[in-house]
Amino acid sequence: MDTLFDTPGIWETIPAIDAELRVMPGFYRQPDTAAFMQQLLEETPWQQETITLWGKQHLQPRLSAWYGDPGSSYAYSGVVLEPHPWTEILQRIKSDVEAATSTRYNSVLLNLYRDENDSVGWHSDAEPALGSCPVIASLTLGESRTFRLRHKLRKDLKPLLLDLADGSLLLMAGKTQHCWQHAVLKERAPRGPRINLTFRTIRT
Ligand SMILES: O=C(O)CCC(=O)C(=O)O
Ligand SMILES: [Fe+2]
Repeated sequence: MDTLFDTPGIWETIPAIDAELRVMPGFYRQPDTAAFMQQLLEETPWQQETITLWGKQHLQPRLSAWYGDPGSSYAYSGVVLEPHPWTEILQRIKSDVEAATSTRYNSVLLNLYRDENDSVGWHSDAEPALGSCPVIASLTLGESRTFRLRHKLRKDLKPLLLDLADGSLLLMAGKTQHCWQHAVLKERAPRGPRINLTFRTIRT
């Protein structure tokens, strides 16, 4: 029966207008996911960044860390993140994600949602340095949270809700960042920690 659980994950296409979305549940499984989670919790230099929105400073309601090739620095909302050099575990995850998505990445943003009060507000990853149709691969470890997507213009389209569970890999491509925003909002029910890794390609 063990072999059942060793089969590689299968891509599920999420049908959506103006977006290219695929999810692979079980891209990684226990006990790998728990080991990755623990190692990343311990070895990552987590920071709570300050962002400037409309001239006001805010502490982001989550911790983050930016890793990448030298030169892949990343600027958003008044923060410039210089990448930390790749670690062994992140290099390993990166090459697995590259193989599964047939895409190369030169950077990864790690987010740690410590509990149900941590969140990321509505945004799209549409910085010029990401290019016009970026491919972004997003790995979830730990507690599952609801990943929401809403179309920027088509108010007639329902928001999409994806339950990103431990070990799942989400791929966003095509016009997704152009036409949709996404968010992971605060929740009422208690939640344990979740780490999300978004692999990206910064044009340098
Ligand atoms: O935590 C997530 O699933 C999404 C994170 C995200 O949207 C981002 O880092 O840009
Ligand atoms: Fe994002």
